[in-house]
Parts: sequence; C-alpha cells; structure tokens
Amino acid sequence: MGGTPKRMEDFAHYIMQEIGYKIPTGTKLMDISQYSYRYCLYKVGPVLSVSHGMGPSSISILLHEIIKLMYHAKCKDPIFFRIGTCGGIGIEGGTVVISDNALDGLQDNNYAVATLGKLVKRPARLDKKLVRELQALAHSDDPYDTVTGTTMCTSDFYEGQGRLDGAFCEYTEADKMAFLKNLKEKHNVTNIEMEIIPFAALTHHAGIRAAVVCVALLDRLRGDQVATPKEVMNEWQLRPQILIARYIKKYLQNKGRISFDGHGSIAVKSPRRFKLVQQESQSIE
Ligand SMILES: O=P(O)(O)O[C@H]1O[C@H](CO)[C@@H](O)[C@H]1O
Ligand SMILES: O=c1cc[nH]c(=O)[nH]1
Repeated sequence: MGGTPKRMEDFAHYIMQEIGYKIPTGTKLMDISQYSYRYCLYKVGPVLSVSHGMGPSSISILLHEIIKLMYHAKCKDPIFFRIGTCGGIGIEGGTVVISDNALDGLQDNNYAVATLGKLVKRPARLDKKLVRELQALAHSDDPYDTVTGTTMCTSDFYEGQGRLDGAFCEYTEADKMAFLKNLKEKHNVTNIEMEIIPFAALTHHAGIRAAVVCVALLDRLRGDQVATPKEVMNEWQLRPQILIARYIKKYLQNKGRISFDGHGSIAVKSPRRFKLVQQESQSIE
C-alpha cells in the first residue's frame, strides 16, 4: 500500500511484469475499488496493490478493511508493505529509508485512538527481521543509499512536521531547527511521514508481518519545500517499489516459505495464520 492511487496503479503494473503474472488475453488490470471513489485496489495474482490516502485516519480505515478482507479470503501469512515518500532528517533526497521503529509527534510509540470516550493505546511495532531481510536486498550498486532508521509519524504535513510554509506558523526557524535536531540526536529519527503509527500498530495487533519503506523527497534540515523536479521525484518514488518487488519475487520463487538471514541464505519456516482480533481477549483464527 501507498498514499496515491497513481503510485499503486503503477506498482500493480510493475509487479505484474516483475513476477511474470499473466492476465487473460484481451483483459486489463482493473481498479476493483473504483466505485468506492476512496481508494484504488488492484489484484495481481498473490499481490494486492492498494492506496491509503494521507494521514493516520485514512490509513487506519483502510487497514481495518484490508485486514478483514485478508481474514475472510483465508489468506495465510500475508505481509503488508507501505511504500511511501517522506521528509528526511540529515539524509540526501532520494535516499530510501526502511523503518525499524515508529514514533508519533510526541515521540510516543503507541497508536492512540479515542474509543468509546477513552484513549486506547496499541504498541506500534515493526518486524525487525523483515527490516533485516529488506536491508539485505539493497544492492551495493543501487545508485542511491538505502538506510534503516526511526520514523516519526505526524497527523499534519505543515505545523505537525515543523514547517514554516503552511497557512499558519507561530514558531521561528530556530524553533524548527531545534525540534528537528532534537528528533535526530535524541530520538534517532531519520525521516518523517504520516501513516507509520497506525500501520505498525494495527498490523502488529493482527499478527501480520509488516514493513514501511519510504523515499526521502528532501532533507528537512535544509528546507521545507519539496522543490525537486517532478520527473526526478517520479524516479525516486520507484525506489521503494524496486526494493519491495525484489522481496516479493524472492518470496514467491521460494514458494512463500522463506526467510532471509541477511547473508543471502534461506531458511524454511512454517506458514502462520494471522489473527483477526475482535476483542482484546478474544482472537478468531
Ligand atoms: O507519499 P505517501 O505515501 O502519501 O506518504 C507521504 O506523503 C503524504 C504527504 O505529502 C503523507 O501521506 C506522507 O506519509
Ligand atoms: O516532508 C515530507 C515529505 C513527504 N511526506 C511527508 O509527510 N513529509
């Protein structure tokens, strides 16, 4: 999954080519969800490519629906990926970041949702092994860096990310820089985006392995505006897709029963059923 319908339509076509999936002659890939007018959804064999919009609320709704869909479709061991864009902190534009930890705008690593008038918190955890597997698939001859780091999730692009160029701004450049440097130095934050907290929390709650791979559109220590030309940004947005396609290809070549140990060798593991948790104490298999 990723933010925009266009990216996820492109990914559907790209992954179809990468895994050699054929659809019947005379047919074409369709957006199964086109009449929802909310998200796009493409199915390419064992891969679903779906857009989630912007921000925690949007992805949270989508995740509830996709987790239910996986459950009713009796999927075993699904893996969820978010392929996105982000602002980097102290990294070059074009760098790919695999998230190994998630924090919200208050540097908490829980997803807090007001539920029946009370704040319910769920831990936002990512699968560290999946992070290592993905990092092992970055090629040394890729013409860009692929790094691992903590990702901050905000519910706003402007004030939420300390930008000075929104409609309102009641802090100074110095305040912003102090905030960003503190994120980097004290909390090891490498990048900022807007969905990782619900993504990590809801997949973890369901027992689904999940990872977030984003390309940095800029270095926030150098500015706020995304001034990179469109063609360059479009090329950058392919980078997370390339990494995830490498993973999917390797996974399918090994019949879905593999794990990478980070050194190129493969270990067989048994498939798991994931949980659809309906109440805290009750999980349905
Ligand atoms: O490029 P996507 O996947 O939308 O991700 C990032 O871009 C959007 C903000 O421009 C937010 O959704 C943020 O998380
Ligand atoms: O700075 C950025 C760039 C992309 N997405 C974000 O959320 N922030």
